[in-house]
Amino acid sequence: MGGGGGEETKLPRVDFSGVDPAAPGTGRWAEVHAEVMDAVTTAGVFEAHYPQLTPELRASLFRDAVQPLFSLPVETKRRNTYGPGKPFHGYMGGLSGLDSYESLAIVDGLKPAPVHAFAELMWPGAANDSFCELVHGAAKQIGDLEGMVRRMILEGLGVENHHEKMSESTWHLFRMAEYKAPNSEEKVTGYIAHQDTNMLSIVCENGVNGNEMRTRDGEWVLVKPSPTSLIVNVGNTLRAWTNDRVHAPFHRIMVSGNATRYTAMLFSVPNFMIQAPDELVDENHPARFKPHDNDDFIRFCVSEEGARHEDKLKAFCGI
Ligand SMILES: O=C(O)CCC(=O)C(=O)O
Ligand SMILES: [Fe+2]
Repeated sequence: MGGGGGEETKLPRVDFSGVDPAAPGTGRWAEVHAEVMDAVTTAGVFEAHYPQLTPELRASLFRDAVQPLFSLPVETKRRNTYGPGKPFHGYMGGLSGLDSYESLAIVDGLKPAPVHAFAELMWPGAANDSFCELVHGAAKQIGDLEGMVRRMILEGLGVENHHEKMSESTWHLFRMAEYKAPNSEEKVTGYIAHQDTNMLSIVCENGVNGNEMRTRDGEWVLVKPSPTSLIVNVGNTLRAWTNDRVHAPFHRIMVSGNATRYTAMLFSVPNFMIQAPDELVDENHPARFKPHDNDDFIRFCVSEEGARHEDKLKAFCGI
């Protein structure tokens, strides 16, 4: 495999069927937990087999909610904004060099009211119950997975005592993206290579692949999740909070062919200062990052200065 990449590979695959978010530690939890720890400390990404998000709901989410949303006029989609100075919070499109990419995002997408408010903004005065049910239903299922994975990671690092407090001050961004089919065999960039600037990211695809992950050896590999799988990856925020115990992989979206790629994603975002807990800092693991506000880190990532650095977290707050 060469650096030009996009070769297929198998990511670690973790089977979450029957794992109950409401009953941590029971059933297959321990076995799944070990696989999650292995994946996040090595590749930083895995495929989660998660039939709790049913194939019917997935299909309907893309067909009846996500696709109609992207068919709206761009002026309408641009109403999806949460004000200035909040990169990644709302509509993204018309980005230089990313002709095929557009996305919309709901802040606090796990809660019904923000989903309703978003739908009302897109289709004022229209019936939008079915859109809301689909989006909220899918977000809720994906949110359960996010909570389980995050809890397992904290358990694996021996800091599960922080989980509840962390969850209380974590919010979720639900983003829907479209990568228009380029109608060519030539691959085009749907989204440039980056590390995520949040805790955990979970991606649900519509069956059209395009997510390429950079392995620790520097090779780009195409992720081909099964139709019942979601892609879970670690972001730089969790890497910082764990004092560098987990890996935040670079990834990019490359699209080709005649099918449009749609994704629905959930990002967990902190509302607290990012500082590794004392338990994760010792002689063998000296503090790697200064305590910081994640919003400041995000602003750095999108700044001119940030653009000059590959490892933006280290450049921003590395010790
Ligand atoms: O749409 C996707 O497949 C993932 C996009 C992504 O990596 C991101 O929005 O951070
Ligand atoms: Fe990403």
